[in-house]
Amino acid sequence: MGSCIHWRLYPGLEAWVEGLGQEFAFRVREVVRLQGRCLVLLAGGQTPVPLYERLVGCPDLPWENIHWWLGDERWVDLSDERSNERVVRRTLGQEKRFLSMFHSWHLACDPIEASQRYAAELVGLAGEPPVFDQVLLGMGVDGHVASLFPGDPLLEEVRQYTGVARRAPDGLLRVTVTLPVLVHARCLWLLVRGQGKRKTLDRLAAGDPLLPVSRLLSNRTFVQWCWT
Ligand SMILES: O=C1O[C@H](COP(=O)(O)O)[C@@H](O)[C@H](O)[C@H]1O
Repeated sequence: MGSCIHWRLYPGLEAWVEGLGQEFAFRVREVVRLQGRCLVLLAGGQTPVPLYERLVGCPDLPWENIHWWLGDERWVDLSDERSNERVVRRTLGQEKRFLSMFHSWHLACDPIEASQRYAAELVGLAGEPPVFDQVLLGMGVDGHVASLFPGDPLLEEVRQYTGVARRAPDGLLRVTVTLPVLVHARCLWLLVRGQGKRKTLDRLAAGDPLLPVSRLLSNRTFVQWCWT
């Protein structure tokens, strides 16, 4: 299956944050109006930080009805700067209603157990396979998405919804959702910023099968690509 990419090219960071923030908030409100709740999977990393800061200031987001999850987490203490959860707590967490609806990966001391518990929570709330209404996803220079890195056998996973990633270049263990979760999302936003990722985009356009993002795109029909 090939992907239909809706390219959204923004002239700068401000336009990127504003355009994306408005449309994401609008869609979340619509989902809540129609279904009573919205399930959102957040991206880690630095790219989405300005967007998260923008969303905190959004008065008409129906915070009580949004369940927030995180696509991946570095297996470090929450006090560690490298923790993705620490970043979302520092940004979106300024809104207290976010914290009461946020699902943390830190459910056990052991990453394998934490990953299994996260998957159970996912299935409990989002069904089997879990279906997210909105997925925000970043992309690394090496084309990784969530913590699915080039060459990791976890990329081949088709039955488990989460797993422990062992191929990150920083050597850290990660916990992450797998491709089946990303493939089934109702709406998936790829958030990419900076010329540093231009070459990755060229490799993607050339159909490089080694890029995890290529694997994702070849398995889903529609992606919103938000670039500046
Ligand atoms: O390792 C990670 O990297 C990607 C991209 O991060 P960014 O800082 O370049 O935006 C991110 O999407 C992922 O969640 C994170 O764990």
